[in-house]
Amino acid sequence: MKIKTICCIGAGYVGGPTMAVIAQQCSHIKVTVVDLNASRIAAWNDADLNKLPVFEPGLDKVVGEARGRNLFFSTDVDQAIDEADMIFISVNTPTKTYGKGKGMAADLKYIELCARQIASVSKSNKIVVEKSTLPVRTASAIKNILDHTGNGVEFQILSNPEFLAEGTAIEDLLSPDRVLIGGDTSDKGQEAIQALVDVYANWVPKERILTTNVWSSELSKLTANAFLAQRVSSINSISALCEKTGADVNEVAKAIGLDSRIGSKFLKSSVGFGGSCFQKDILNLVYIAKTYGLNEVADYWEQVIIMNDYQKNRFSNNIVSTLYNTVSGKKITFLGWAFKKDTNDTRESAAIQVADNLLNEQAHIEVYDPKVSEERMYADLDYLNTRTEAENRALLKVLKDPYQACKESHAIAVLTEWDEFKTYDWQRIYNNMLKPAFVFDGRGILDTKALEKIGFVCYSIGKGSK
Ligand SMILES: NC(=O)C1=CN([C@@H]2O[C@H](COP(=O)(O)OP(=O)(O)OC[C@H]3O[C@@H](n4cnc5c(N)ncnc54)[C@H](O)[C@@H]3O)[C@@H](O)[C@H]2O)C=CC1
Ligand SMILES: O=C(O)[C@H]1O[C@H](OP(=O)(O)OP(=O)(O)OC[C@H]2O[C@@H](n3ccc(=O)[nH]c3=O)[C@H](O)[C@@H]2O)[C@H](O)[C@@H](O)[C@@H]1O
Repeated sequence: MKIKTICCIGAGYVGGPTMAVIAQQCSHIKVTVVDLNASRIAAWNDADLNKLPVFEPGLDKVVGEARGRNLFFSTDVDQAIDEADMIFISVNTPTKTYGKGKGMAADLKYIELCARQIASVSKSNKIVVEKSTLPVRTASAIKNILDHTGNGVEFQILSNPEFLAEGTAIEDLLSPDRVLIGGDTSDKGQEAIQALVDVYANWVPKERILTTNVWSSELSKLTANAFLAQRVSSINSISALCEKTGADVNEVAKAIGLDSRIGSKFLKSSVGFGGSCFQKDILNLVYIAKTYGLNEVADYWEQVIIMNDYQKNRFSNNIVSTLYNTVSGKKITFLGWAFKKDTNDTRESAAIQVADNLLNEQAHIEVYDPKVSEERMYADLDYLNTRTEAENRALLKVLKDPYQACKESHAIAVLTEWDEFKTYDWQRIYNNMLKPAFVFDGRGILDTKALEKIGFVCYSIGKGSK
């Protein structure tokens, strides 16, 4: 079967960039990305490519090339489903905030809504692709809903999890380490797998396209994120030990990373991992293990989250204790709010927890982030419900100029590893700060030796005192 028309439900951080790349690479396929959120779709259609709802290096170029040719963004979900041979479901699957599994399980209500809509609209056979990250065995629930329409339409369900990382989404999509496609072992299942393999084979070398059974594919996605997050928590646990012993976590990471069995990636110690997925996916894994009675497995993975919370709290506690055990009324500057550089995404960013902790200590915070909007930062804080919206706005200010944000500050905390922070005129910043001028580098990106020469008192994650 040759795919001519694709629909993707969900125009978010995954649906938008993923479909833009498929459309760019497969000019013979019509790709329509649909979403209930009309303002998001309007932004995807904005003539000004700087106003796309997702900031990703290179995304503007890809969208600019394909949009209007064979890439379309629309709110007409029914029409796009009706027209499509293949439908990707790329909606959000957040942690449940209510009922059974609250705070752990994935909330699959958006997935189920999509399945029901596909079931009610479809008049011809379709391949339905799970692009969202889902608990293992979700495909059987989707199949159940789709197969009970009684209108004779046949559906094949595939799992095709996405491994892109934000900030490098376009690079990752154009040159993925692997593409994973899971499907049914029946002949029709294998045909469906082949149809999706053929889409990717337009630009991905065949040996990087891996096909498995559907459960392996679903579980591989949760496992990949769990392993990646585990590496960050592992090195962060060692960073605490480094600070006590005089070892340097960067040196330790380099020394162990040169062992080819360990590898050098994902060993950068930080103020804690953030992002929309690591925490939610591990919690989901923990929940699944518990539901199968595998309590030791659940406890093992939960420790990755416990260590991450510890790392965020350790960072803010260290600021308070270093500033003579009180930050009440003191101005602390945050450089960065995004969960990593080169993205405007702030979901689960460590900055939010660190800010909340310091605001509890009555600090005054001024934030500068090159890509995150003021509304986003307040929304992140308000969501925690720790204090009133008015208090959040009184205690935390958002500035557009980093030098202004650092002016008359007691301390600077680096929360995101934006490259531009390394290029600032740190002498100028020092001159305008209160003394002693403290810098807490939560990302280990600044040249602390040079800063100390200027006169700063520096703390860098995982670097012990000499
Ligand atoms: N953000 C990331 O870097 C990655 C995310 N994932 C997974 O991909 C999935 C999507 O993630 P994001 O794109 O970040 O989420 P997102 O929240 O940015 O986008 C999801 C979109 O789906 C739309 N939506 C929800 N229900 C809908 C419905 N019934 N009909 C039409 N539109 C609907 C929402 O309005 C929203 O715009 C999640 O399962 C996530 O775990 C996987 C890999 C990377
Ligand atoms: O499922 C997802 O959503 C995605 O989650 C991560 O991608 P992402 O969260 O976008 O970004 P990462 O580069 O993985 O960073 C996650 C967090 O870990 C932190 N991190 C990462 C690496 C490291 O060495 N140290 C470290 O602290 C980052 O600063 C960031 O806060 C995975 O890398 C992707 O493969 C996956 O598709």
